[in-house]
Amino acid sequence: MKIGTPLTDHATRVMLLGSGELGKEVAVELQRLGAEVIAVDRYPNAPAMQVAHRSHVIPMTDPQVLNGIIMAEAPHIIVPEIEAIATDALAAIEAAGLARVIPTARATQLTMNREGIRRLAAETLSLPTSPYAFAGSAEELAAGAEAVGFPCFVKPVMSSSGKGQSYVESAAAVAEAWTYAEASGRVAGGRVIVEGKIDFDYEITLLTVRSLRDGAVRTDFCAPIGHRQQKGDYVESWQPQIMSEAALKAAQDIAGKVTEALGGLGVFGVELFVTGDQVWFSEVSPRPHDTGLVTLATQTMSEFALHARAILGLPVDVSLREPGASAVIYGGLEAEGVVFEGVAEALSVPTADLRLFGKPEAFERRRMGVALARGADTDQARQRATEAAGRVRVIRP
Ligand SMILES: Nc1ncnc2c1ncn2[C@@H]1O[C@H](COP(=O)(O)OP(=O)(O)OP(=O)(O)O)[C@@H](O)[C@H]1O
Ligand SMILES: NCC(=O)N[C@@H]1O[C@H](COP(=O)([O-])[O-])[C@@H](O)[C@H]1O
Ligand SMILES: [Mg+2]
Repeated sequence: MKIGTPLTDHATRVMLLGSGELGKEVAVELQRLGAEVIAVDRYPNAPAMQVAHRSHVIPMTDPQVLNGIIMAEAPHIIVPEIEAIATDALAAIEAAGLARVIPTARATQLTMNREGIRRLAAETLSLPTSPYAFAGSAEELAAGAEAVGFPCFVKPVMSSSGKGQSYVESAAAVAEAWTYAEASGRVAGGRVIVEGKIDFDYEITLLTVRSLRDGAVRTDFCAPIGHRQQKGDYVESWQPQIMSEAALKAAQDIAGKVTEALGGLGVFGVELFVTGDQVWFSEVSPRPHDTGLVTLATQTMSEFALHARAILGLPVDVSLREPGASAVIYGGLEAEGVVFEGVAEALSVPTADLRLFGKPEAFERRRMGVALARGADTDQARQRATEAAGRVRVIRP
C-alpha cells in the first residue's frame, strides 16, 4: 500500500460520508497517516469537517447529488459514517471500479436498512436473534406485534441512536409507536421492524476488525465492550466486559460469521445480547461504533485508528492496554453555539479525558461530547468517567 502526499496528484483521497463524532476521530487518524480527507454531511461545520482537508454539505440520501460529489472529488476510498446514505449510488460507483466502498457497497446496503441485515443474520446465516416482523402500515405493525408478543421494540428500518424507537408493552400502545417511528426515522420511508424483547443479563459490542496482513484478510476481535442504553441510545460504556468463556466464544463465532458475510476491510461493531452462556445477534455497524469511543482510553489502537489502518490495507493491533470507560455528555438544551463549563473540573478527575465534538447546535438528547477514564478495574473507570461527564455543564452562549 502506497500513500501519496495530500493535496497533490498522488494523494490518497478518502471521502467520509457522514462527519459526526465518530468520523472526526477517523479523520484525525487518516490525517496522521497522510491521507487526504474529504468530509461530507447534511449540515455545515459537522465535527469531522473541522479536521478534514475540505468538506461538502449535501443531502446524502439523494443518489444524484451524492454521485455528483463523488465524481467531482474522485476519492480512492469512500467511508460511510452514518445510517442515512443513498447506498445504491455507492453500489454503482463500486461496480464501475471508481472507488473502494468501506467495507463493501453491499455491506452498506444491507446494514443501512434493518431488514437487510436482520434477514441476512437470521434467515441466511441462521444466527440467533429476537423474534421479529416487518411492517409498512399501522395495521401490519399491529399484526406483527401480536406475532412477536409483548413487550416488544418498534424501530424505523432506517435509523440509529434510538431515533424513532419505542418500547411497546401492550396492543394499546402500538398505534402511537407507528406514528413516532414514521415521524423520527432518519429518512421517511414508512417501514418498521418490530422485535420481541430479549431478557438479557448484559449487552456488548464486539468490535471486529477485518484487515490485511501479508496480503491475506484476517479477522481480529477486540475485548468485549459492555454498555448501558437509555431510550435506545448509549449513555455509558466500559471495556473489558467480563464474560464466561462459553459466552465469549459464542459471541466471537457470531461476529466472525456476520462480518465474513459482509466482507471487505475495516472495523465492525457487532451488537450482542448475553444471558448466561447464551448470545443473540442484535445488529452490526460496518464502521466504528459509538460505544467503542471507550477504546480511545483503553486500547493500544482506538477503534478509529484500527479503522483507518484497516481500510488503508495496513496491519492492526487490537490489544487492550487497561480497563476504561466512557460516559456521554448530552446537550440538555436546544441552542446554537453552546458553551462548555466545568472542563477543568472534569479533567481534574484522575485519568479523565474529554472529547467535545464541536457540533454547531445542541438538542436536549444530542450527544455533544464524551468523558473517558481509566482505572484499576471497569468499576473504578466507570465511576470516574461518569463523575467527569457530570462536571461538564452545557450552557447557552
Ligand atoms: N429486541 C430487543 N430486546 C431487548 N433490548 C433491545 C431490543 N432491541 C433494542 N433493545 C435495546 O435498545 C437498544 C438500542 O437498540 P438498537 O441498537 O437496535 O437501536 P439503534 O437505533 O440502532 O441504536 P444505535 O445506533 O445506537 O446502535 C439496544 O442496545 C438494547 O439496549
Ligand atoms: N449510533 C450511531 C452514532 O453514534 N453515530 C454518530 O453520531 C453522528 C450523528 O450525530 P447527530 O445525530 O448528533 O448529528 C454520526 O455522524 C456518527 O458520528
Ligand atoms: Mg444499536
